[in-house]
Amino acid sequence: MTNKLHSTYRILDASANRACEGIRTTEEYARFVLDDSQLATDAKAIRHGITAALSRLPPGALLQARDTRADVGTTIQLPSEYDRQTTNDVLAAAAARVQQSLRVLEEYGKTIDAQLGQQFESLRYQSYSLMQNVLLQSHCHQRVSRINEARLYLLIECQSDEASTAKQIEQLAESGVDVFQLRDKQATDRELYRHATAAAAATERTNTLLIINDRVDIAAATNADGVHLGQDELPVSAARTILGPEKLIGLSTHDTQQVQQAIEQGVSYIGCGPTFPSTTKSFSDFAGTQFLSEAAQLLEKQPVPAFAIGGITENNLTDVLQTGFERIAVSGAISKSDAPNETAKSLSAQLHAVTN
Ligand SMILES: Cc1ncc(COP(=O)(O)OP(=O)(O)O)c(N)n1
Ligand SMILES: Cc1nc(C(=O)O)sc1CCOP(=O)(O)O
Ligand SMILES: [Mg+2]
Repeated sequence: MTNKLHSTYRILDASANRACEGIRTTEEYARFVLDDSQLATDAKAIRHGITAALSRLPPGALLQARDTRADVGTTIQLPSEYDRQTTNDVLAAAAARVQQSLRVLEEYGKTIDAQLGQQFESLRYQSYSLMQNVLLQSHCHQRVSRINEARLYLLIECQSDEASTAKQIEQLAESGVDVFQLRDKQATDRELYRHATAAAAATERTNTLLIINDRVDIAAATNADGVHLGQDELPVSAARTILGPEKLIGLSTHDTQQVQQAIEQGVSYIGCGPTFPSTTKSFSDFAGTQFLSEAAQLLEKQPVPAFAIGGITENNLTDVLQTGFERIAVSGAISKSDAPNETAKSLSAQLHAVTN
């Protein structure tokens, strides 16, 4: 074997190992984090594709060329290699590793034979779409787990400018708000779009969720996590067609029949109310705590995250909690409070005290 060929085999061997490790890491994420057997199978097929491509080389050539002790690269380490806070950091690092190593396999593979290069090129494209699908599913999965874990949901309006809307979110997220809904019936489309864009960046920074009230188009056009619909707005199925599978869809419900229908329509969460007279919106009828108790019973057998809404404050929260609800959506209690951050902290603490 010439020195040049020996070096090329060493590169192919190291890169194939890196690519397979990265794909294996992705495969485990698909299997154990996403519980998605199709994505796990797709990942496995790419790993097998790499082995099949390498079988074009003389048997044992890569193993013979392997010389780990003489590999100067094994001692080069960067601090970023150890910086993995979440399973998503692991996934992002694996995706980068797979794509880089498949590119290396493709380029050096071409020097051995053109078909080998082509096989790796095709595997690189397959890995792009695998990673895209896994990342998409991972976003979706994160949203679903965040709305499940959420306890305090706040309806906000656009502030004087986008930076103020973002600042409000950042401060209140710090104080325990888990989900923000941008609900502004006065704003122009352009204003709503701009504030939603700034709000989405703020919720991303604070690991909270952003839902847009009523406007499926604004939810689709921005990085918002989803939309909240009322009974007279676009049907859930139509909103799903526009938003695709990865965004959340919330629906208002005012009686148990609507709760049952919402569950059957596959909504991501429901709002249940109005519970008490509100300072934000006027109602002629109140579903009250009786409805919350009935809804809580229904949801025990068919769990969907449900937020009690309508006139809920620190003073009547215990009445809500007694119905079995452990999540609330509020507006006035926080927005009209003299000390919004303190109120948010107190509501959040009371809600978490129930579930902990
Ligand atoms: C969480 C949550 N629940 C209920 C509502 C009310 O929605 P809707 O009935 O569409 O009324 P408007 O908010 O559009 O006036 C909500 N916004 N959020
Ligand atoms: C917008 C809205 N929808 C409700 C429903 O029951 O569907 S109650 C409500 C008002 C929520 O604000 P506050 O916390 O200030 O009462
Ligand atoms: Mg509405």
